[in-house]
Amino acid sequence: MPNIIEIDHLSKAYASGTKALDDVSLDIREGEIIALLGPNGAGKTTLISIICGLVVPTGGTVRVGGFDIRTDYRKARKLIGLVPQEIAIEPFEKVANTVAFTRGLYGEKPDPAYIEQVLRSLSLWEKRDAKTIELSGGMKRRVLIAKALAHRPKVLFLDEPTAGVDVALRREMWQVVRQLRADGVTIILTTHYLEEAEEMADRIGVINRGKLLLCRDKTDLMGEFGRKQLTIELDEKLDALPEGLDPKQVQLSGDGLSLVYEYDAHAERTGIARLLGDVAARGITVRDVATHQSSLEDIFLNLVEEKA
Ligand SMILES: Nc1ncnc2c1ncn2[C@@H]1O[C@H](COP(=O)(O)OP(=O)(O)OP(=O)(O)O)[C@@H](O)[C@H]1O
Repeated sequence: MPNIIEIDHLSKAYASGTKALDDVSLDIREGEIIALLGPNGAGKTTLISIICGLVVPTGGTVRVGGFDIRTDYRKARKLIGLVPQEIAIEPFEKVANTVAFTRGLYGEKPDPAYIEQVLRSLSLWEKRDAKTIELSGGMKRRVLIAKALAHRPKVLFLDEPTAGVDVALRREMWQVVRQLRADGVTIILTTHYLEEAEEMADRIGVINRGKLLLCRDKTDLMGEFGRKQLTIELDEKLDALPEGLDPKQVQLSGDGLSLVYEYDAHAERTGIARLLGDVAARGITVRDVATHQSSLEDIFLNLVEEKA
């Protein structure tokens, strides 16, 4: 897939002296969903704001659809839709009107058929004549997406789309985002919910202190950094790790009732068969075994701590 966004050596130092972005380079491919993860103040919103032309960078360049966001601002901006974190919509305006109005702001001719398509795809068509104040929180968020899509952008930025919403609504938003991707929109979302990145993204970028620590295919990332753990539950309590088992590899749990072994799930030999053989050879009876794969949360915390 060709690149829709090219970020090259981007930096931003605010007047206060805060270095919010430090030499960030990233190419975003057409049609992918990228999740940007990072702790508070990492620089995610600054990055999005620069791409959308709301903040001026102090160094580097960004091209959207080949257009430089500074020298070709209008053309670049037309390709972008931004769904802000805060719900800010005209309370007494009708749903269809507020979406059509936003389209006009981009200098686009009215296109009722397209607005209908957007509203239908977001399940808002039935509510087209309702005032936005009468809508539920989930519907209001969908109106924000409809507004961001009104001028038919190729890229959609979602800044923490599910911050503070309940589980059911979060799932509904995920469904909407998947549908948008299926319709060919490239999506960049920021989130604090690792579960959301794990669920949604094709690629995951981790930002910390203005630096892009990595941006990797989600499956590769989980595979490479994700360690697996094998827990062997014992029938009888042990006082110490049995002789002959390597304490660097195997640990006895605090209650003495299980052995915990960490291994690389992708290694040619995981060492599990040998370990189980060693345990049996010592006359230890096994009650149960369980494996656990480290989640994105473990991976993320390890990364951020390591680089800090
Ligand atoms: N307008 C501004 N003026 C000065 N400093 C700013 C400004 N906006 C952001 N910063 C600082 O830049 C750094 C990055 O902030 P940014 O909002 O980009 O982070 P973030 O990753 O989006 O954080 P969060 O997850 O909390 O939204 C922070 O130290 C922040 O205080």
